[in-house]
Order: sequence, then C-alpha cells, then structure tokens
Amino acid sequence: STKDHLYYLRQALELARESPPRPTNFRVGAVIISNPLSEGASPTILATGYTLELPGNTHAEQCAIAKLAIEHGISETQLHTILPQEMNATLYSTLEPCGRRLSGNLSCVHRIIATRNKTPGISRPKDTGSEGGIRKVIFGAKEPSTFVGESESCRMMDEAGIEWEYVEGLQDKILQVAKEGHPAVHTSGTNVDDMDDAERRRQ
Ligand SMILES: Nc1nc(=O)c(N)c(NC[C@H](O)[C@H](O)[C@H](O)COP(=O)(O)O)[nH]1
Ligand SMILES: [Zn+2]
Repeated sequence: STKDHLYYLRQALELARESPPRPTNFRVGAVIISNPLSEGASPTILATGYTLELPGNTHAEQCAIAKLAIEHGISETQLHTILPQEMNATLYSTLEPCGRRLSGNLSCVHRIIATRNKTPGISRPKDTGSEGGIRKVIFGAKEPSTFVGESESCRMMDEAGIEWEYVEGLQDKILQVAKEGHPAVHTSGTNVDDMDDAERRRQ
C-alpha cells in the first residue's frame, strides 16, 4: 500500500542525506527489500545505498545492487539466484532510476535488468516466474531534466517487464535533497550572472 511505500521512501530519503552534495549529479537514496508474495511473510531490507557511497562516480541504486552482490560473493548478473521470484525483490529509490548518464557509465535501469534471470536473446513470456532479481521499482520523484532531458527510464523498464510505480507525497523534499550542491537559481527569475551589464546596472 502507499503507506508502506512511503515508509521505505522515507528510509531512502534519510540515506540520500548521507550523500556529499555535487553540482554534477543528484543526491539519491535506495533500499532493496524482499517483499514475499506468500501470505503473512513480512518484508525485510536486503540492501541500502546512497549516491557516491561506494568509491567512484556511483549512483544510489548502483551501490545497493553492488553491495548485495558483494555480500553474497556473487556477480550482479547472478543476483537472481539469491533473489528468487517468490521473494518479489523491490527496489525503492528516492529518484527515478537513470536510463542514461552524462558520464556514459552503465545506467541503473540496465543494472536492475541485469539482476534478473534474463538470458540475453531469449525472451520469455512476461509472467514466467523464473525471472527473479529486482521485480519492481518504486520511486518518489521523476528525474528533473537538468542533465539528460526527458528520462527514458520508465519506457525501458516497461520493455524489460519490470513493474515500476511513481509514489507521490515526498517529491518536493526528495528533489530539494537531490539538488543540494546545484547552483542556486535566484527567485527573482533571471540568474544575476546571466544578466548583461546594462540590465545588471538597472537592478
Ligand atoms: N537515480 C539516480 N540516482 C543517483 O544516485 C544519481 N546520482 C542520479 N543522477 C542522474 C543524473 O542524470 C546523472 O547523475 C547525470 O546524468 C550525470 O551522470 P553521472 O552521475 O556522472 O554518471 N540518478
Ligand atoms: Zn543511476
């Protein structure tokens, strides 16, 4: 339910606050939970991550996925062996996972797809249970167009048969945390350093 979703998005937002502010990316937090389909089983947190947590130019979702694989001593493409379908692994991210990165690094949507037992080139009907790994992605804010313009992430997840859901309620706070470290935009509208001298003198 939305209440549970907001509970985990709040946890992810707390993680995002751990991220060092940079003008070149967003501060994001991610939580991977098992949310078993079987009756009465309770969800458990499997891994967490925040932007730049692991060395290098790392994203929150990337860190959570990498940490889970490291913890089990397996590669990220083998995560479906510890995330069977009945575990219904779900990734919560404060911001929509990236579909493209200005750095050219592998996007988080591709990393999420790689956790599933998808033999490249063999397309199974969507409902086959054998595709474990991360089955659902829930995020609390759409990615602003700052870096890559219109995000293709949701279309890419649809094509990969990964369920996703944008849960509203925390988006303002999430974006405020995400953009800390970005150049301030003067509320007066035009950014002072964008003005020409004549206009600046008139201020
Ligand atoms: N979902 C998400 N999680 C993150 O941890 C993070 N930093 C971003 N940020 C998205 C933004 O589009 C990219 O940060 C820029 O495109 C620059 O790309 P790099 O981060 O340098 O690879 N998005
Ligand atoms: Zn990413």
